[in-house]
Amino acid sequence: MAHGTALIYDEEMTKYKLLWVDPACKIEVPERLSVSYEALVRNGLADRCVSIPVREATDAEILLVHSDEYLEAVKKTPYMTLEDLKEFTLQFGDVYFHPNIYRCAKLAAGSALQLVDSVMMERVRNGMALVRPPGHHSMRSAASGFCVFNNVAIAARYAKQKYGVKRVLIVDWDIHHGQGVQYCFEDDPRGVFGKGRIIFGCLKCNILVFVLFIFNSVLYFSWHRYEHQKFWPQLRESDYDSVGKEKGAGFNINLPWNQVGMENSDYLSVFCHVLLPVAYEFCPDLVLVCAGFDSAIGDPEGEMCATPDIFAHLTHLLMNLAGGRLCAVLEGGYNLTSLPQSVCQTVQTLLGDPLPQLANLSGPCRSALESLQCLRSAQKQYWGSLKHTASPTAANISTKRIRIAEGEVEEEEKTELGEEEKNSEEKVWHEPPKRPCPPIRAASVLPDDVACPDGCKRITKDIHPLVVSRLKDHLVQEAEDGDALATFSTLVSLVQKMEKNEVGSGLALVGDVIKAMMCVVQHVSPDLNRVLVVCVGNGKIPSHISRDGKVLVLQISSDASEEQQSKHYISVCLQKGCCNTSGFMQAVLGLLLPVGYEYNPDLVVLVRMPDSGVCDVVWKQLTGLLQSFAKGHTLVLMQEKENSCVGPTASILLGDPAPPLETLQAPDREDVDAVERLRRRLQADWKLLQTTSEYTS
Ligand SMILES: CC(O)(O)CCCCCNCCCN
Ligand SMILES: [Zn+2]
Repeated sequence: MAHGTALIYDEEMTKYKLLWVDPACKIEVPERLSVSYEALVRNGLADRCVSIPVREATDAEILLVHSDEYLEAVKKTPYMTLEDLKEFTLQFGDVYFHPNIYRCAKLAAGSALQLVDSVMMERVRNGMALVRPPGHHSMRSAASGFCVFNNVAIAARYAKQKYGVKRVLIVDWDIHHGQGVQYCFEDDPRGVFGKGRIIFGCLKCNILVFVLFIFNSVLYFSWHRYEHQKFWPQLRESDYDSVGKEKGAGFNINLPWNQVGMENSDYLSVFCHVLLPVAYEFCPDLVLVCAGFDSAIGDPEGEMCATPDIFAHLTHLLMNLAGGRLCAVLEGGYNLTSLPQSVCQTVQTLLGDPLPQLANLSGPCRSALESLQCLRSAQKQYWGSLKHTASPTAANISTKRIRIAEGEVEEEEKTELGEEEKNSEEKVWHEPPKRPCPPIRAASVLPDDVACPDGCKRITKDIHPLVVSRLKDHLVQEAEDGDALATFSTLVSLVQKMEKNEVGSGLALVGDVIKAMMCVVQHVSPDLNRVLVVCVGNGKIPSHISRDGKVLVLQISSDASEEQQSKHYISVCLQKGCCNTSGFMQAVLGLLLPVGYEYNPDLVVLVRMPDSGVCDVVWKQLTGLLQSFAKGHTLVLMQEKENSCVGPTASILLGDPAPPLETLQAPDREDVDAVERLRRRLQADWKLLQTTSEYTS
């Protein structure tokens, strides 16, 4: 298991800048890179990373994406006069050249390749490259949008060629559409078989099983400010209906933001309801991130309102893919305050530090819901997890681009205001909270004969008289069982240690998981406002514990709970319970994550019911994803006889990435329907469950 986070930076890449007046390019300044690196140093993050040297990309590597004539032309720029440079620049859009930009562009591309090497050779687990010039707009024979060589596209091709990586996921959270990446891969021959889609018609049960054999492919996901094609680069092919061509269909995913002001809730709902379900189904071997931070609040380009700590969560949600192999390469980001904060949030998560809690999330706004729904329905024929998406009715989808094209709506002037006209009100936001690592990362409460996993700290059982007396009131029959009492009071003191951040997370083998959970829930201190209880497997959970909203119970099992479902008592009934991986993951990504984010608990209790049937990799994925909440304070309760689960659970709580699931097949129809029904019913209470706009008031 690879450990460590690479950081690639060299000040040489600050040594070029705009040499003439050009309002479109003046925001792309060298300080973007230096303030980001200095913030990492100041916050003690740079020292914790493995420093990997930069190198220049070779011609051959650049030619993986760009044409020979383009490379030859760029090679001439170091020797050009100022006038020649201006002349040369004119053939491209919103980009500038400089005598040193060719060298820096080779270093930027080379940095991305160094990052791929470090991760693929397992010198590190993941990493970030702080580079200039950015890359995702540059095309085969053209520079564009401050970009000269397409750093991430070159890295994807390089990974496939040198390491035989079959499936690469590129996530582009920069606020501009990386059209250069889209062009590069949309007609990418998908390997020998292309995306072989083999359909087994099983006549007798009359169910078509779409089995996607995915070969050698690059899946590109980008969200971007679009405003119905009014925002740069104003391309028709940046809209949600560009899904990739022929065999590449389904491998290009565009989420257009048709309004500014998008917030954390909008970003998370797109991750939960589109990107993550598709990414898990795709099952990449490597994740590359076009890490642009102009999607953060305060940025003059994006004009969005998502706060820097959102990138801690976006990064974490991707770290459970591809066995944690994640390479983040800087693209945009022009606010010299939110950019370094966002870079620090990203690197701190790559290092495995606890995540910040995201406060007062609500639902996605109407415009985001429209984009979300359009995208899901445009992609549903390619992805099993989206197969049962409701198709947008004309009524509730006002894709203004279409109406503008059909002349219904008069052309509005370009939305992009000049720098001076931009709404002058300065955005303000809180500095992201500190994310201190607790002295004990993971603690365990185990029977004496069960070994404590490496890295875990065993909490010896002790009996607190105060706790015991209170326990006795509730658990009469245990009163006589000294051992149970000792275990329960030890669990309560463990949770108290979590509240004080002395302990990160805990795991315990107990005689009765439900009783243990009840005891913990009833004895958490009053200043723990909300407890999320996730129960995996069948078994009766007393519903009265969730009455006052202080506890939210979400159970995934195979027995339909006759219990009245309520806002805080959610029971997901799956055909095959926890055995069917894709059904289970659909419930986790489409229900548990959104509800968990909105509920924003201070403690998570993960209960593995006896004979849950959940398989190891899914259990580890779930445990990893639950670290998103409560600053990572998760208490895992398992039945005494399940000793074999202790090691795997501990490895995740200690920060190891969950192993990748296999490429997921489409979930069973019944499971999708069950999750969809439940989502529809609960979205009135939990707005982050919404995926269609007809429900917004
Ligand atoms: C890497 C990147 O995506 O951030 C580059 C963005 C280029 C924007 C070009 N238009 C700028 C107009 C200035 N108001
Ligand atoms: Zn950008």
